[in-house]
Amino acid sequence: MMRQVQALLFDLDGTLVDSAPDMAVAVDRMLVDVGLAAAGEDRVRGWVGNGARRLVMRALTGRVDGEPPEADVDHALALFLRYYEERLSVRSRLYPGTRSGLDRLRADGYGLACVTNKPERLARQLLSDLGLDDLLPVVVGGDTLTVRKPDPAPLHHAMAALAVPAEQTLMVGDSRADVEAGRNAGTGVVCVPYGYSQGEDVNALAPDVVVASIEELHGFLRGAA
Ligand SMILES: O=C(O)COP(=O)(O)O
Ligand SMILES: [Mg+2]
Repeated sequence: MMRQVQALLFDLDGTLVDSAPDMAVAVDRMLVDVGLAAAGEDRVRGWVGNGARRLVMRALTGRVDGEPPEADVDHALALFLRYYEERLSVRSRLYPGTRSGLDRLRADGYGLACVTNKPERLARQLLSDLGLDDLLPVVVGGDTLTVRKPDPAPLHHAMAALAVPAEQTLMVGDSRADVEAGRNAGTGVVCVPYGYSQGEDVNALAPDVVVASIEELHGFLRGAA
C-alpha cells in the first residue's frame, strides 16, 4: 500500500478538526426553531459525515437513515447553514497532532488536499479560521461537484489538481464514506479512530492502516519510505 506515496487527501470533520461542538449548536438552534427538542453534542457527533443535508435529515428524524419530507429538509437546512456560518469556529479545534503532522508532511514534499463533504465555502472558511488554509490550498467540498464521497469523483478532482495518480495517493479519513471513496478511486486508505463514524469501528471498515494522529501518519510514512 505504501508504494511511493506522493499525495494525501484529508477528510475535514472528524479527521483534522473536531467540529461537532459548533455543528451541534447550529443543529440545536435549528431543531428548536422547527419545534423539536435539542439533540445535544453527543448525538450530533453520530450524524456528521455525509454532508449538511444528510446531517439535517438525521437531526429531524433522530435516525441515521431518516427520510423526512423534502420541504422540511429544505427549510431546516437553510436554518442550519445560517446558524452554523455564524459560529463556524468558536469551539472547533484541531485534533492533537494535526498541525505538526501537516507541517512535517508538507516539509517532506507531499501534495496535500482536503476532500470533505462539508459545503466548500464553509470548509475553506473553517480551514482559514484554524490556520490551515496555506497548508491545504486544494479543497474539494460536498457541493464542489454534483456528487460527494463515497463517489470517487471528488478525490479524482483533487488528484488532478495535485497532478498525482491514485496509485501514489492516500485518502485519510474517519468514516465509511472516506474508506469507500478511496477504494472507489483506487487510492490507499488510512483511518483515524477518533472521529465521527456513525457508531462504526473504523477497524471494521478495513482501511490499509489506522493511525492515532496525523503526526503518527507522518512517522508511519517515514518508516515505510
Ligand atoms: O460535513 C460533513 O458531513 C462531513 O464532512 P467530512 O467529509 O469532512 O467528514
Ligand atoms: Mg469526516
